[in-house]
Amino acid sequence: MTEVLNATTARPALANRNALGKVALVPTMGALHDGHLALIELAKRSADTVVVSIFVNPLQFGPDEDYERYPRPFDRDLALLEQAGVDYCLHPSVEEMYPNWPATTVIGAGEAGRILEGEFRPGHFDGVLTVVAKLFNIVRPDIAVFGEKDAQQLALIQRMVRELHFPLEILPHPIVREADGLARSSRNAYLEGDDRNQALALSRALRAAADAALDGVAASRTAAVNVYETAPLVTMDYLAFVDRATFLPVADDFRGDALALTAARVGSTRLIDNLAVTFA
Ligand SMILES: Nc1ncnc2c1ncn2[C@@H]1O[C@H](COP(=O)(O)OP(=O)(O)OP(=O)(O)O)[C@@H](O)[C@H]1O
Ligand SMILES: CC(C)(CO)[C@@H](O)C(=O)[O-]
Ligand code: BAL
Repeated sequence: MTEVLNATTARPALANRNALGKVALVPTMGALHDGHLALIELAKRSADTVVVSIFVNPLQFGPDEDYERYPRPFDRDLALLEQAGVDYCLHPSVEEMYPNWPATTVIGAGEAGRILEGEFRPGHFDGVLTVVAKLFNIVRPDIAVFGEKDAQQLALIQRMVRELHFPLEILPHPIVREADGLARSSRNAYLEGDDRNQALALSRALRAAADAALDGVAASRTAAVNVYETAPLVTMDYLAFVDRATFLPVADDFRGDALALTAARVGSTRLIDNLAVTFA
């Protein structure tokens, strides 16, 4: 039985740490898919008690983004959590999380928070870090699981945990993909008709970049951009290579392990993806 909690009932329900043992939190925005379920399985293997939060966080959406349209199939999500054997679902309301709209926020400072997603979604990571810090304080988990699909988010959360001394461990989970390579995402539900097929441009562009990496950064970029040019319904927002340690873009003569990241719009749907790339 999955017990549904809000931000107020979570405190007493999660108070008895001896009874709960090791607690893992899996933060989500709901509309659960196999990617989320894989994170939940990792949480179950790593802890005694699993809490999954479902909260579509208004603070991380820009004014022209899909906050209103974002799918909220709560009954279906709860049934999936029950099936997965999740102990608690934290499902707070916006009023409870932001009674006065926040006066206190966590700022995703530093260049790594302003580039890529931070450039295309100004303020996005301030919203993410603020809500994640709140969720950590409400649940007080020993472990929190995040997906590598949102690689920049993961890197900034790891940094926040380190720099603000949150007493917990972040467990990353690799990207879960459809059979044809498309990274699973709640927003894939928006893709209709030809959009679904053309959305493969993201994973194929990253694959092409990785395959061309022996010839260096510029060759990889060209290979990826060439793939995008075969998909007329897709508009690339960025294709970048970052150093895995600093999350900052690599120079053209970079040698070693990097992460290729991309974001693109397929019609009105915005998707992201990433892949490890080694420049020899
Ligand atoms: N395909 C995936 N593989 C691994 N982790 C994933 C995948 N999709 C989502 N996650 C992770 O699940 C957590 C919750 O993400 P979220 O609820 O935003 O789902 P999403 O599918 O990424 O949705 P969206 O379409 O809004 O980006 C995040 O840590 C995210 O990285
Ligand atoms: C971490 C998160 C749940 C914060 O709202 C969200 O950004 C997400 O689903 O990746
Ligand atoms: N998966 C990251 C949440 C967002 O796109 O706002």
